[in-house]
Amino acid sequence: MTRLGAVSYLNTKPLIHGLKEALGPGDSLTLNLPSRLASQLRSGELDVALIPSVEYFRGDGYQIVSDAAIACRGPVWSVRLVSRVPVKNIRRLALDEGSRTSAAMVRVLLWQMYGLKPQTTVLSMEQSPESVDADAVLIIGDRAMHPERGIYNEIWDLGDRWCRYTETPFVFAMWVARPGINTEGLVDILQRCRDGGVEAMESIAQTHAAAHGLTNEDLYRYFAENLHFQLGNAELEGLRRFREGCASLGLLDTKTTGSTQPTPGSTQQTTERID
Ligand SMILES: C=C(O[C@@H]1C=C(C(=O)O)C=C[C@H]1O)C(=O)O
Repeated sequence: MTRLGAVSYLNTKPLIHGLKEALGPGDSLTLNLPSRLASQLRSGELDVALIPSVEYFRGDGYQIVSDAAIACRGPVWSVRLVSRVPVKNIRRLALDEGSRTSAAMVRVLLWQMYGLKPQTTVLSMEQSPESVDADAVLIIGDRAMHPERGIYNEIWDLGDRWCRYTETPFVFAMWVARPGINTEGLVDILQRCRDGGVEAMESIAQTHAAAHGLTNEDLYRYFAENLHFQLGNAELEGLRRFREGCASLGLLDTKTTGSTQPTPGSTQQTTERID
């Protein structure tokens, strides 16, 4: 019996295509905000979850279960910094409650690009980015796709900024198991669902687009052009770079001991250690 958790945003639909049906009878799949998935995996409420990459660095004995992931190699569209002031003048920054990784990534970029360490506060799920008292707001997921017009001085697509600044892809989330979980069998299921989801992106887009105020073509392009669903060598390099940036800012409070070594009996592990 394995309890899985996946991100509740549109970005995850191709990764969980057919997943419920592919799991065993005692297994479960729940959807939640990335930050909540991270807490649930840590507390043992979940066994395997699609967690923010920074939480993998912070975890103890965590293992990456699959090469299926949420990443980008350029503009991502759904992760934005909306700023009322020129970005180099940001002093107070509100961070989307749903985020852990982009919350760390924006701090790394502001530090590395401008030497900024803004005071941070939380933007709750109930609050609108326009209502919060801060110079700038990090927003992620579906609500970041259409920021309000006419309010901001600068809007950054953070996927684009990261990729251009570091010349590496950015990995937002990956499937991670907590220690002691037997992931044999799951590796293959997660990869097959991702492969099937990538094949079916057009019909997945048709199913979900209108409910989110998008055209089928827009959502298809988001899946096909903005997002990247595979952890390859370039993505692993991006993760290394991100971990260094987080570590140098003290954003990894527990010593990083995450391992991507295969679990006993797993023959399909395609990722390597990230350190
Ligand atoms: C691309 C995205 O990546 C997400 C951002 C995350 C974060 O900032 O912690 C975690 C998981 C991903 O779902 C998005 O939310 O749009």
